[in-house]
Amino acid sequence: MTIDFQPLRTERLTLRPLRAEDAAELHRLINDWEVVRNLSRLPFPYPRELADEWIASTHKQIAEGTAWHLAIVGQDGDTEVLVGCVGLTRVPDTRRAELGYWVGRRFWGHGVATEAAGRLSRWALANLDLDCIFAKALVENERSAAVLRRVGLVEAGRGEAEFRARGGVLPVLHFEAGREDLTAPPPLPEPVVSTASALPPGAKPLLMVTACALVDPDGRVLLARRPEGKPMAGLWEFPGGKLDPGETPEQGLIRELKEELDIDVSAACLAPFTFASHDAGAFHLLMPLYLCRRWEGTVRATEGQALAWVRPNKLSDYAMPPADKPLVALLRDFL
Ligand SMILES: Nc1nc2c([nH]c(=O)n2[C@H]2C[C@H](O)[C@@H](COP(=O)(O)OP(=O)(O)OP(=O)(O)O)O2)c(=O)[nH]1
Repeated sequence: MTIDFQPLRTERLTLRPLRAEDAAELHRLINDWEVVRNLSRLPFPYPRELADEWIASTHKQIAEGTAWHLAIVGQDGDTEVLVGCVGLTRVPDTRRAELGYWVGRRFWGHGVATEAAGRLSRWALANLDLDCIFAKALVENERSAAVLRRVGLVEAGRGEAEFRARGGVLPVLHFEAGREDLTAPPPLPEPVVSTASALPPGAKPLLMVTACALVDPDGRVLLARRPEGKPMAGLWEFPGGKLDPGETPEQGLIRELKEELDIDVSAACLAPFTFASHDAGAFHLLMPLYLCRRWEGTVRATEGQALAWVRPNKLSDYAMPPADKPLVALLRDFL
């Protein structure tokens, strides 16, 4: 089976689908009481054939979109070294997925689990339709709880879970994180109408963003997905962006539409529609939304962002920033 999954890279590691030829090394690393004793579903001793079966099952899960279990590999000169595994399993029919990981004992103490689990979680929130990552750690396993906290998950209560290798039920801590816990904090807005130095105490800077609902001849609206690394990664938004100093909203939008979608729009084709005025925490967002039905060129994602042409009555199926919610309702009624 060929798996359509681009490896995820971190500073030191690569997360890639497991391969049949990883089985022997994977078995050597995981058939270790110190590793298995902390993992809920695995038996001990861990039979060699289970490694083959499990690797094959992870390929099927990635293809079906039900779970993403990946090898964590490092580099020793030119040689790739299997270090452990990290995975996310989606809870069927929800926007939640459970995070799990293990690292071979000789690689402990180097921050591998934090680096791998953080990367997979942030990738997942940006690229899969998920809103929440959760995990559990044995109460006695402080090392794992520390990993989850460093990744950005927060404690969400206690419970119990079955640990197969231990032959029974043990107390666990539950952890979870939403998008705002795991994606980059909002950058301090640069182009502001009122500058920070001129602000009275307690006032927030105003961030001017310009955005557009492109409407195609079928009446569908274009949404773009915020990529990994940006605040609110994974949410769908109207194309657009922050104004550069000195730009009018129309000029900024024409520039953004060229940069992000490679289309040419004239100011005459930008019809003012409505605006968002939203308290975004560190700043206040003011975002005029234009409607545009005519442009030149073919829409393409120049920055690798996912795009979707969406029927107005389906817009609410897409998770969007809070500022956009009132705009979606108005757009649905208008189109
Ligand atoms: N483009 C756009 N931005 C939105 C929408 N809703 C919403 O809250 N925003 C917010 C998210 C960000 O705080 C801000 C846009 O800033 P950004 O950093 O994504 O814009 P940009 O394209 O200029 O990004 P960059 O060049 O600085 O990377 O506006 C929307 O529908 N479209």
